[in-house]
Amino acid sequence: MSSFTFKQITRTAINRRALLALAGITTVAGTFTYQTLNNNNNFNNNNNQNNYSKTTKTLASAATLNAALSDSHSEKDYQQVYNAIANQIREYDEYDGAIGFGPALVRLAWHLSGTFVGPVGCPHISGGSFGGTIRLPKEASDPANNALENARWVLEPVKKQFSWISYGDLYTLAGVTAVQEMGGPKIGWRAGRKDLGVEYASTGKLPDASRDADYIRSLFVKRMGFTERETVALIGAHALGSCHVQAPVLPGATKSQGVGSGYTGRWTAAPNFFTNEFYRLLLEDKWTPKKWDGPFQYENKDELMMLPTDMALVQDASMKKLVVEYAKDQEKFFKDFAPAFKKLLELGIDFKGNKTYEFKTLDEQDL
Ligand code: HEM
Repeated sequence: MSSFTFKQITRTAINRRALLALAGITTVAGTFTYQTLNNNNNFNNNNNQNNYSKTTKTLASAATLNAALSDSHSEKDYQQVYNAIANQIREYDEYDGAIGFGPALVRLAWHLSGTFVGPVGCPHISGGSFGGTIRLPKEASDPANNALENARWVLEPVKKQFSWISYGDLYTLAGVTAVQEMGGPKIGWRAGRKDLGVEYASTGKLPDASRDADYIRSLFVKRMGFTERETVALIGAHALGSCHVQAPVLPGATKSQGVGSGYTGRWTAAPNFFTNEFYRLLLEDKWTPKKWDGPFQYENKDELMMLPTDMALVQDASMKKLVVEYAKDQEKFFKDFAPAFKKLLELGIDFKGNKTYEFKTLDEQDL
């Protein structure tokens, strides 16, 4: 297959292609330097949060969670890995009702990274993408990671081809690749993560979609160290993909191998295009509680969906301002999303001198 066929093209998506050329990336996230980790996953999301604001001020002066390996591979080598991942997305474009694997790869990178726990009132921090621990059964079987075995499945041939790459680097690079191949902004990326064992696996750290804006702040702002702007920009990734009661059927299989989150439906009509549609729909559409025997969620007349945490972004006055800004200005959304996503993929890692790479899409290489 020589070109990526998107099955769902809307006017917005086409306009977005034009805007894409304008969207730049400004990045280089601040380096977190923390004291070396004695991994400790015993923090309760709801405990110790009040102490966090005190400790955030001192984050920059503590030492490192995970120091990246100096890297013997070149930008060209990683572009080859990028291309192999992008080709897997092209190859399996019928997956999940012709959405393809792009959204699942973005979610994989986020779920690997979003387990990060800052030093909430004590020197121990944990989680994040460094150890590639979502590959391990303990972390993979966290119910929050339901259906992500499919995303890992599609990357396994790439890992076989480039056996030198760590899972943490592969899965984060897959998130970057997917965002870019679906028309999103360029995301700067750095190599150097190292696979770690099960003692570093995290569970119970990913968000519960039934909650409100204060809960979102407690995780993203207080626990992971994002600004409110970065938080709202990151959740805009819900323009992509869908929610599943059952995990999508893998290529070549006859039935689903597992369960999904229990929610159902797509957020936007073009779920394999990276756009600001999520914000526009949140503001402009009429959302009502879905009548069904599944978890509480919202739907509109076109059977698109919103989670309670998505709706929280417009129920909270200060987050709503950001939603309005991104709904009006896709270029601004792209500019804010790119460094926020890079920061997410790098939480807790000191990359030392390792360079930030920016990869070409397959289209830019005429592949
Ligand atoms: C409050 C924060 C968040 C909550 C509660 C949340 C919750 C969820 C849920 C319940 C699903 C459906 C999973 C399934 O049934 O297969 C989902 C899918 C997804 N999420 Fe999030 N999410 C959050 C933040 C994020 C962030 C920060 C990103 C990326 C930067 C992201 C990217 C995605 C993507 C791309 C999908 C679609 C996956 C697919 O189609 O397979 N989410 N999320």
